[in-house]
Amino acid sequence: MTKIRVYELAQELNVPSKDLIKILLEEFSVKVKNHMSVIEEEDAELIKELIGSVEKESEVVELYESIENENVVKNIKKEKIKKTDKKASKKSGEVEEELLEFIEIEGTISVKELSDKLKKPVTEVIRELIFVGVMAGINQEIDFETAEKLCKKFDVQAIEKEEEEGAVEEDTDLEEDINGVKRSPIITVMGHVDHGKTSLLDAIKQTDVTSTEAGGITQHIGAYTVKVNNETLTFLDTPGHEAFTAMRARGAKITDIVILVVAADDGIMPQTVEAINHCKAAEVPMIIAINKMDKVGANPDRVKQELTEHGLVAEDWGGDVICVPVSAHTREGLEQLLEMVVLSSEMMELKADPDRNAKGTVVEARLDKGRGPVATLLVQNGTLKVGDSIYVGTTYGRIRAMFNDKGEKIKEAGPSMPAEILGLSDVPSSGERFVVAKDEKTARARADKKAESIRQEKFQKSHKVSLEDLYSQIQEGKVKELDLIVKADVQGSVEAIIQSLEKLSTNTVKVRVIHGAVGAISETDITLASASNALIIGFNVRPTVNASAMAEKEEVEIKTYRIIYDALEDIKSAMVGLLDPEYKEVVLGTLEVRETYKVSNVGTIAGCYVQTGKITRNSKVRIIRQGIVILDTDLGSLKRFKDDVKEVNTGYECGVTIERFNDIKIGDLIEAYIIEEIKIKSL
Ligand SMILES: Nc1nc2c(ncn2[C@@H]2O[C@H](COP(=O)(O)OP(=O)(O)OP(=O)(O)O)[C@@H](O)[C@H]2O)c(=O)[nH]1
Repeated sequence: MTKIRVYELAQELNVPSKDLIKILLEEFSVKVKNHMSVIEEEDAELIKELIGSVEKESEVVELYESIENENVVKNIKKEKIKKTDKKASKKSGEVEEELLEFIEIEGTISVKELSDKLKKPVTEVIRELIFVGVMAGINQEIDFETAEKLCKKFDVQAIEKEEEEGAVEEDTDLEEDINGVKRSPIITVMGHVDHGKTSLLDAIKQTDVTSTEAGGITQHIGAYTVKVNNETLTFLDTPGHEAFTAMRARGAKITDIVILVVAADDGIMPQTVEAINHCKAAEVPMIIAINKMDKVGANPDRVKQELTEHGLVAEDWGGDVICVPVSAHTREGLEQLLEMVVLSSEMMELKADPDRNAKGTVVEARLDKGRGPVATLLVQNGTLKVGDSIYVGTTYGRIRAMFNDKGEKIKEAGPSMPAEILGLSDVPSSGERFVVAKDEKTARARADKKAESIRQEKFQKSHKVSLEDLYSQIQEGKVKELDLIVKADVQGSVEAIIQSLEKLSTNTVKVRVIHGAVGAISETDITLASASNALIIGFNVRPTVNASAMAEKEEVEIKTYRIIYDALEDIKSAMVGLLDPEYKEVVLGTLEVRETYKVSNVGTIAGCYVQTGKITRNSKVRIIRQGIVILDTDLGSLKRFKDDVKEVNTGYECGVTIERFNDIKIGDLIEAYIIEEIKIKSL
């Protein structure tokens, strides 16, 4: 026997739950709250032995009497008599009068609802309420405590209904519904700027005859469906890996297949590499569309060659990556591309159950002047219907109206279908999950609960990986793979660093560089790091101002180095729990150089504006030109107007000189930092 609920045991023993609760509390000291409470196996066995084995009614009564609880005995007798009476009355066709023992109340209850539950006239309930000091109208909601007092007057026990089990877990299970039926694939198009993402999406839209028919013009709702030989494909109309990864950072896994667009005349470019790495990190399969095949200079073989450098080998070159040469302009290869998408999705056996309550993800949302919050939802499982109450993060509402991607009013949307909905209380964020609740009250309660948990989360910060506590995370088995993003000033460094870092892998921890590229640390890098729980390592590069702010918000750790050896040592030490730096670098602020003046005997004075933080007289400084650190040195002087000052804060201008450096230029950034001593951790 496993655990059992009070009411189950009561049924088994043929006694009222209410009495069983009393016995459990008073005689067996088993802590139970209501009929839904769980009883441990041992206790249940003992009680069954004592009560369950007693067959005859007289013996049951005797047993209870021996427990010396008069009320219980009375109730048991009453119950037994009631049952016998019921049997008799049923036989004779008499109307049975039910004796109410308890009613369940979830949260608050209206006076009308309460009178229905109590089977008493509303007037009587209102009158009794006055006696407990509450003046309430028929539709007024009263809280549990008041309802409980009132119930006592009617000799009925009020039981506070606990939240339904499973209601919260609804949020999480978005994985394939193995018992479901086939669903359409959801596709995202990615690629380098100008390689033809938008053109290709437009060309695909035109493939669907239904959308080009009169009145059937595709509306921009963030996602749309295309019919290809009786198969429906759903496209997310937010091309680009930034949006894709931003959604993933919020925990949304929507995309089944990525079409990676590479221009045949341009080949693999930095954003193509980013897109490849974002897809790999998300473990989403890619189909390569080699676009612009109509152009002179189109060279698909060069694209395939370059793909191999990123671990992607085309099928006709012996690999498993599907490459389709296409032209968004001439529509060459388009049909074949879509066929490949259909084929791949069939192999993936994507399934969903249309008979369930819907759940899915917000694709985009906005506030419409006339219609209020408008959101495009993508149903990932179940069927979404007009009238459904849903909750999305901290927002909730009842769906007033739904539209498809052709702007037509619809009543329901099944799996993989996008729908624009009206009726939410607020504008949700894209990437947030939505779940259908049993009614609006529940939806609201869930949204409130989410808001509460967000408030709490702010106190207990989420656990992002950081070098300082890497060892303890490894020990606890939380980190088995250390994911890194590497940004450096030159390509040669990127490759060297990736190789050296990956060699640090041990039996317990695998070091994996999920993205490596040249250039400043960007917001996209932060998004990828946040979504993949990765650390960012920078060599002679710095994050942009926006990236810094975002890293702080997302709690992504950025480590910057000038020498590869230092980075390797740091990570190696962190992995074995020996990272005990004695000094720590603290960045104070950033300054933008707006003017330069040459002064004889002094050198170049940079007229600066403090963008973030502050600069102090004892700061060390780094000169950053176009995201690359060109110098790391000491501050020469710090002045406001003609006076030397100790510090200058955000929003103020100042004049600085850099120790032994006169080549400062307008547009350079100066990063001010200090080296702070920190206590050595004991091992
Ligand atoms: N010749 C030719 N030109 C194309 C083709 N596809 C796109 N182009 C052109 O390439 C340029 C960029 O196309 P877009 O579709 O805007 O590219 P994109 O990748 O969406 O660009 P962003 O949205 O800026 O990232 C446009 O001038 C298109 O007309 C093609 O198949 N053949």
